[in-house]
Amino acid sequence: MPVSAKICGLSTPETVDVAIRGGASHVGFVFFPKSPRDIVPERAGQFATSGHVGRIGVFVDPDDALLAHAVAGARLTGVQLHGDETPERVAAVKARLGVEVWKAVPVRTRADLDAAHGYRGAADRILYDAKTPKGTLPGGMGLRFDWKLLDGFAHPLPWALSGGLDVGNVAEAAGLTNARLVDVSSGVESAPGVKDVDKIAAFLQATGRI
Ligand SMILES: O=C(O)c1ccccc1N[C@@H]1O[C@H](COP(=O)(O)O)[C@@H](O)[C@H]1O
Repeated sequence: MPVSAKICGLSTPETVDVAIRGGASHVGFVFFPKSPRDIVPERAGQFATSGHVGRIGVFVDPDDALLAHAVAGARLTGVQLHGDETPERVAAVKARLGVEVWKAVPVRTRADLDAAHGYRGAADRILYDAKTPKGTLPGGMGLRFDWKLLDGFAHPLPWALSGGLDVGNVAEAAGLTNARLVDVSSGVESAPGVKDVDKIAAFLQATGRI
């Protein structure tokens, strides 16, 4: 089965287009003012995507007003909660919005994976990402975790792999973890927040070959 890819942190029509043409299954938009990829919902809403491509909004401990505004304005099909959202909060977001909900689980040690179990029945998908240093962004830092930690882990939900992926390591990462969906942001940039169309195309070609 081929590996699908989400290209995250997009903020221009050109980069959205190259992601779609390259076969991305999902595109991602970040709604977090501290991020260099932060975008206003109405701008993201102007970017055209094919019907089969998921439009995922990335949030960090958002309130209900931001979620509702972004889902409508950016025409999101799903939200990725990348903060300290509890299972109860994730379930409430899902019930309120009625869109797909992904929960990011930060990973440094094997014990960190256990948090995923708490989201069974609340989230639709777990996104394993590298735990970032305190005081930095909770994601989008280009940091990876030890992929071997996922070896033998009984995943409670559909899941995706993220954190420090790029064209040079995505095949190894997918091979080691058996991920069927990968998520990249920094690895397809020329500078923080600046997406590179050639890197996006190369990343998608690489995932297509796995
Ligand atoms: O991209 C961001 O700026 C961001 C901000 C806050 C939370 C999550 C963010 N991005 C997500 O982080 C992972 C990993 O990114 P990277 O490939 O290591 O740069 C990815 O899922 C992004 O969606």
